[in-house]
Amino acid sequence: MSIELKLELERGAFSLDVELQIPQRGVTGLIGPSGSGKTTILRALAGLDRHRGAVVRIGNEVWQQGRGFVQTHRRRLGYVFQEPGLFSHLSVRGNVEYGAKRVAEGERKLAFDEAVAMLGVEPLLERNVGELSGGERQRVAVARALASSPRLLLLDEPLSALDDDAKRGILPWLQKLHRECGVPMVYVTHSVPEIAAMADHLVILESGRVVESGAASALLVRSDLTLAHHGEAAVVMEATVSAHDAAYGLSRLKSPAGDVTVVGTELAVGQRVRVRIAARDVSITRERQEGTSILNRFDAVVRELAADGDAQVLVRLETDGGAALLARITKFSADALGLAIGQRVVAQAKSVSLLVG
Ligand SMILES: Nc1ncnc2c1ncn2[C@@H]1O[C@H](COP(=O)(O)OP(=O)(O)OP(=O)(O)O)[C@@H](O)[C@H]1O
Repeated sequence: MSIELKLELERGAFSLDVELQIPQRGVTGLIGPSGSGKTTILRALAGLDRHRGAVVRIGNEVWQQGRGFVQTHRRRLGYVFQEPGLFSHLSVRGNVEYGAKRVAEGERKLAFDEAVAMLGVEPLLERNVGELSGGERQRVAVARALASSPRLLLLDEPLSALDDDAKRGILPWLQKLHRECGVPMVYVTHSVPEIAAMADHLVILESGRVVESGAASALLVRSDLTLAHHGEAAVVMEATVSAHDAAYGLSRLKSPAGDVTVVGTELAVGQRVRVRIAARDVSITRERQEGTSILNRFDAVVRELAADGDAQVLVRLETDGGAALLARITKFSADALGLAIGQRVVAQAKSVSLLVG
């Protein structure tokens, strides 16, 4: 099942011409520079703007085609904007209840309590909206959207108005949502780390056109796209906690790249998580080195070498487990190692972060 959008429009110097087909599950990240048309696409999906000739379908439901147009309030959407837009005269409870009341009881898929628990807003329920931090407000906004049992959740740069600390605070909640709620989401952002943390599928936009659309894991490592050259470029993969080493406070995980060790033992054995390995944290050696403090090492083959600025090289590796890894190293080191396509090497990851905890 998929979500489809066909949209062509002109607005002065800006023109948009897109034909999208995205999965009706998981998170689709919509990324592109300012003015590339991301919000325009979300608004068309939501039915907030009615563009002539547009087609919007979700699964086997038609939201817009020809003269047919389903009004926004009948599309059963959750929409979360940059600014949370909560009702300031209502408490947190009142705001989330408002979301729940938007849907008839028979159609309610997510109970009020579930929406509240999923975003961890129980302790805030009796507070006034004015007494919340920016991050808390945004969590309440997502809980309110979720309480309306949406068929689709649209998130338009939900973290962009927050400072870095608040962003770090809310991302784990959004990831939990991603894992547990089962509502498809379209997530607009400029941020590569947010995309890496959240998206299963990715649509890259530029000047009103789709540059690429596909699995996030594949697009994040494509050296011909700008994402891989971003300072925060990273690969993200699913992993399962396989064992704890209580004596050293470590957990071992099975990932497509091979076994991974992370600090902390809070995660239950068997739990599925996502791990992120940043390109700048991966170094390359020709052989397995003894006497290193680095715990995570993967046997791999060099698949691609691409210039990354004047002094650096982006190396795409394929581990023996079949997973892609990115390493950003200096040109100097690449030459010193004599790196070539097809060469067997060892990738050492200085740090592996857990995205879902
Ligand atoms: N109501 C409007 N009237 C005229 N032009 C508009 C209107 N809304 C947006 N635009 C123009 O349409 C283009 C796409 O805007 P859109 O908001 O979709 O971009 P965006 O990718 O979401 O940008 P940002 O990341 O800055 O939010 C821009 O050139 C913008 O100036």
